[in-house]
Formats: sequence, C-alpha cells, structure tokens
Amino acid sequence: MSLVVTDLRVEFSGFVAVGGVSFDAHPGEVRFLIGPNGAGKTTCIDAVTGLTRATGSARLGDTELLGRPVHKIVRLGVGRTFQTASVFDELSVLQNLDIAAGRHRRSASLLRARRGVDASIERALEETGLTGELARPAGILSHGQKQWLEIAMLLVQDAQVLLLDEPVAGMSQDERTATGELLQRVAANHIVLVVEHDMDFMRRYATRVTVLHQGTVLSEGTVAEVQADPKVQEVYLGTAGAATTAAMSVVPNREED
Ligand SMILES: Nc1ncnc2c1ncn2[C@@H]1O[C@H](COP(=O)(O)OP(=O)(O)OP(=O)(O)O)[C@@H](O)[C@H]1O
Repeated sequence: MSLVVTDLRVEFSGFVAVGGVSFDAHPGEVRFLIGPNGAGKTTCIDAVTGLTRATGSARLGDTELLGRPVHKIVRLGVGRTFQTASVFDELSVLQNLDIAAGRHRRSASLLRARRGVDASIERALEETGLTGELARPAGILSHGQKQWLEIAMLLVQDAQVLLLDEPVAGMSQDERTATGELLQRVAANHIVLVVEHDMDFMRRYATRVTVLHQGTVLSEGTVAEVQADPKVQEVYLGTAGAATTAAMSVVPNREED
C-alpha cells in the first residue's frame, strides 16, 4: 500500500498555502518533506489527515482520504505526530498506550498488570525502547522519550502511515540517532513521512526527499540529488540549514588546534 498525493491545494482566505503539490510514499523508505519556514509542509500533513480542507487527491491504496473526517482517516490507518508531543502527562506510559489502543486500565491494577500487557503494546514498547518506562508518568519522560511514546501510540493504533512533524526538534544528538534508527525500523513495514528542518538528520536518514518552497514542489530525489540541485541551494542559501551545512563541511581538525 502506498500514499499518493496528487495536485494537493490548500487556500486560506485566498492565500495559496499549498499550490498543487504531488508526492508519494511507500513502505521501505524514510520519506522526508523539507523546505523553509512557511513552505507548506505542515499544511500538507494537515490536509492528508483531514484537519484542513484541501482539493486534489490523497490516496492510501485505493482509498481517497480527502473529504473524510479526521476520525475516519485515523481509522483508515493514518497517524500523525505534532511539533509538540501530545501525550497525557499525568498518565503512565502504559495508560497512554492503552488509550491509543482503545482500551482502559484502572491505575490501581497498573503495576501488577504487566502480564496483561498485550502483544501489540509489548512490541511497540520494545520497538521504541520504552519497555523499562511503562509504569512511569509520561510527564517525567525526557523530551525524546515523549516523542517515542507518541510513535509507540501510533504503532498500537495500528497506523499504516506515520506522518511525523519535526520529530527530532529539541532532541539531543543521541536521541536523534535513536530516533533515526527507530524510523528506519518502523519504515520497513509502514509508510513513514517526516517533516523536518534538521538538515543533518535528513541527510543521515532520508531515503527520498521532496523539497517544498512557497507551496510548490521545488525538487525531489535522493539526498544527494536534492543537495546538488541549484534551486535547492538557492532557497537554502543564508538559512540556518545552509549555515549548518557549510559549517559542518569546514569544521577544523581538532587535533591540529
Ligand atoms: N490556518 C491558517 N490560516 C492562514 N494561514 C495559514 C494557516 N496555516 C498555515 N498558514 C500559512 O500557510 C503557509 C504554510 O504554512 P505551514 O505551516 O504549512 O508551513 P511549514 O512549511 O510547515 O512551515 P514551518 O516549517 O515554519 O512549520 C504559511 O505562510 C502559513 O502562515
């Protein structure tokens, strides 16, 4: 099954935020959507998940997603995360996963409920490295762990499509690496589409990239292809992404300092 977005258009009171964007995503690849601020990345995800009205088409397999209400799109297997984690802080990791899986567990029975953890939750905990955290309140997890919990929640919901909005923003280097490796594992049998600003993370983990600029597709291809595209270089020139790229390529050899 693939996600195929064709000629997606979103307007806000006459302002064209997304002006005819097409891209597709398949299991087996870590798909990235990048672009400067205001390029329309989040709006594309909002449109695919039913949060924003759009024209064009977004098909998951044979099913058209556009025009359906948000909860139906979730039920069809499309899950997303937001720029800020939206877990229930006062509930434990396990309770958060129970809710995502659509079941309730009384907190009194929680700690003794280990045997009651069902296979899909167990798998999601292992996949995201949160097995040791299941009884902890989500609110005291690290920033990275909260993002992984959100991904675990999508996995137990049985999402086939994971749309992740800036999943590594604010993460430490180690957390970024763990997240990249997690996405690679999850992408083996899910459609994974990542919206990111972090160029270093994109270079390390993207298998295919679509670059948006002012609501349209500027470039598409492998990391090497889009980096070599003069149009992309022009758009990123002078931005934080370009500065980081440039800085990284001229880091002096520390031993010579
Ligand atoms: N609800 C809205 N009403 C009006 N304009 C909006 C709305 N949502 C987004 N926009 C505008 O649409 C354009 C695209 O916004 P969007 O958030 O999709 O960009 P983005 O590429 O995700 O940017 P960023 O990287 O800064 O999150 C921007 O100019 C934004 O101001």
